[in-house]
Amino acid sequence: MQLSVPEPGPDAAVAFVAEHLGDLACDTPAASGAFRGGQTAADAALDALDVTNYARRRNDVWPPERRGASKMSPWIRHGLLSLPALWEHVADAPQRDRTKYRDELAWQEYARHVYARLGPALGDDLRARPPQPPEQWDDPWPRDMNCMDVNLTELHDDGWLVNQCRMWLSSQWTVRAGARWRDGDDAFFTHLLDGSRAANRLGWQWTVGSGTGKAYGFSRHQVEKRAPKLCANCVLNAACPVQDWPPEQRTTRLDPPELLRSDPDPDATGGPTVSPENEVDAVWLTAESLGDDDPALVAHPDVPAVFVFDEPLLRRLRLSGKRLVFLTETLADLATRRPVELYRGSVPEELSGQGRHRVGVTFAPVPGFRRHAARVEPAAVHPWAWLFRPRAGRLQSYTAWRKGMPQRPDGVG
Ligand SMILES: Cc1cc2nc3c(=O)[nH]c(=O)nc-3n(C[C@H](O)[C@H](O)[C@H](O)COP(=O)(O)OP(=O)(O)OC[C@H]3O[C@@H](n4cnc5c(N)ncnc54)[C@H](O)[C@@H]3O)c2cc1C
Repeated sequence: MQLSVPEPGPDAAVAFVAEHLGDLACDTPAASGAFRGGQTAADAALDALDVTNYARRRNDVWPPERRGASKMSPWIRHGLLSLPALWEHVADAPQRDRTKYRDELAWQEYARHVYARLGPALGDDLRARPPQPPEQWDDPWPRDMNCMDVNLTELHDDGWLVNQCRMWLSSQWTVRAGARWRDGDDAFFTHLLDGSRAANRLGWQWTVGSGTGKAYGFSRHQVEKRAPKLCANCVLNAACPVQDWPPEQRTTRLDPPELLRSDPDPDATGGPTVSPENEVDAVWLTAESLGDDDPALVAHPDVPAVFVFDEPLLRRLRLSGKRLVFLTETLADLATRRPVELYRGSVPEELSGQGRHRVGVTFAPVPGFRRHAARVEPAAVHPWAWLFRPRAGRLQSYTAWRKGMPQRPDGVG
């Protein structure tokens, strides 16, 4: 079903989502209180990005003015800002901040490599079972704990959290409260504007210990250090349930999947390396790559860009309306610069239903792309903008992976 493209801006996007996609969302559609979708907003954020003091302040949580986090992640997630572009952007930053920031960009790349190679198996415990606390909590994220309440409010209103708070919430959920990490990962994924299976699952696996064998413990100590006001204003200040370290932090080791050790087909994992010259009737946009620099958009400037809101997928995921509004704002912004067509339905059916038999697309290193592409059979698949081209080597840890990559990224000119 074709949908008319809304005017740019959050109000029109909210109205669009309420009218056309509201039944697929888990809440009443609203715009994020903190982020605007679209290349225009992404470019403005990049222009203003100065990472001076990032290394010292990245983990600060409260008050928000003290935070050193760059808040680029929603645009990175949807390919509006590429990792190579950010790597270059911080070239003149103070050495310590530049190194730390580039290290975090490399973490994002590492997550993409792991997901590209493992696919849905990233949802299984990779190297250990998480700790089992002596008692399960009825509610893993009790709202009467101010450190939970404030962060859950930010997650639900803005669709974003400081990395430190993601670690608190995920550790609290599984290591302390004994809840299944996959359910917590879904609770994040529902709301995070940057929510990706790659970074979200890797983040959870890392925190709860299933990814490394060592769990991250959460206690009042971190809150006092990074956000002291939260404890001062908490009704449980004198009876804090996380006053001490979690009673059990031991994990149970597992044999890691063979694919973590090596990749029998790194070329398939990484996708094509050169752009084909084939003619196409349309560019099929995926949620992984919605930027003006999307290689397929650049290669085919004269054909419409087509985006399908994947109804079966969205019905299953039941995302927050904020995520759909962010996507809609992004597409409406793109439509101010070139023709865009929007559809709701099954991706292969909507694309073929328009008589678009020759589509161009940018490779995306996620299982959903492979699944759809097998049916769509694009006429031209363009290369993904890797920071480091995937290789066959070890992925067991970030450090092992980084050692197998060149010092200077492949994707930076
Ligand atoms: C439990 C958990 C879940 C997470 N879920 C996601 C997710 O769904 N999507 C996502 O992009 N990141 C996720 N992260 C990683 C990280 O928390 C976010 O990327 C970061 O908080 C985004 O804010 P920022 O742009 O201000 O980051 P900054 O600190 O300014 O870093 C700049 C960029 O580096 C990358 N980056 C930073 N830290 C990490 C990291 N630990 N892992 C991977 N990439 C990183 C991101 O692309 C980020 O935008 C998760 C971390 C944890 C512990």
